[in-house]
Amino acid sequence: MGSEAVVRLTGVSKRFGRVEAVAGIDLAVSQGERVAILGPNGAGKSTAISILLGLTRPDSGAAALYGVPASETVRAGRVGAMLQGVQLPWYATVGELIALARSVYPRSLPASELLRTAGLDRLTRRRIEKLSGGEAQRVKFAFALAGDPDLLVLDEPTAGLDVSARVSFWDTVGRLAAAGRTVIFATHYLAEAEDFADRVVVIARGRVVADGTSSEIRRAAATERRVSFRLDGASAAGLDRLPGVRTVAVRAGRAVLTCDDADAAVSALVQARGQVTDLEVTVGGLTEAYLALAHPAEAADEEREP
Ligand SMILES: Nc1ncnc2c1ncn2[C@@H]1O[C@H](COP(=O)(O)OP(=O)(O)OP(=O)(O)O)[C@@H](O)[C@H]1O
Repeated sequence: MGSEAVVRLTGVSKRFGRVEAVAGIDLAVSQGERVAILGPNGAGKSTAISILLGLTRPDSGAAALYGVPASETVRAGRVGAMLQGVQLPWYATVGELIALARSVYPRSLPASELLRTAGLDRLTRRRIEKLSGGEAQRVKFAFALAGDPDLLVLDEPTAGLDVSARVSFWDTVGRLAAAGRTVIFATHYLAEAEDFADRVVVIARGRVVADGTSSEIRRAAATERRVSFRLDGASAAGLDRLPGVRTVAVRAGRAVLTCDDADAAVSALVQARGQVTDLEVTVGGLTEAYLALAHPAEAADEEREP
């Protein structure tokens, strides 16, 4: 496909009171890509998705889908979404809800195809209140598919599903993606991202801390460290050229270096500057995000940045 991005977030930020939920995210996704958004609880994934869909207005920045403001594309029925926290009306039957979902789109999938794809063909007369959690997820999935969308946006779509339901869910999404659809999904499961996505975007504290294939990110997370020290009025110029250093930022009078090789960076730093004050070496944002995904309880104990 051409280079025009299907999804483009440009410098989007969103604050809720004191919480900076999204702190300047840029993201461009091309047609047909399968993108996983990974990140620990509270990282800003759902807020970024809500902005991407035009449901939440960012404080700054913009969201475009297919080159126009997100809300226009959503209104035109080109986007199907599965969001967290959506309640289905308990008194309706599956069949009634599917009819409703189809009725809102100018071009909807035939009911039989929709029911089959979502695995609901034997449940059409069942009331929502009688469905299992996994079956209710399938109804939400059917809602996302009803308009035969070009872009599927799924926020933790397999939360609460057992292993076999997950496998069959991703099989179905895989078939839909193979037909050329773009799929963006948020997840806490590293394995899902690795198995299904061709690109993984890791978000931590409202920022994109890594963007690449899952193996690139796994490698980077294993070695990334943050080296910081007090500048005491000295310039940060040239620090980005030190060996092992990937990025340089200055915060509150400190230089903060993100390093692929902290040992090499620190040796070179001491050699170049002679003396370095109040030196700190900590795990970087990506490693921290990864730890939080792989070992949620341990990461929760880690100190959080203000
Ligand atoms: N409407 C809101 N009002 C106040 N705070 C909010 C609101 N929505 C999100 N937040 C806060 O913004 C931060 C990011 O939340 P968000 O739901 O985007 O994270 P997430 O990465 O999707 O988390 P999870 O994996 O737990 O679903 C959190 O601290 C959350 O409490």
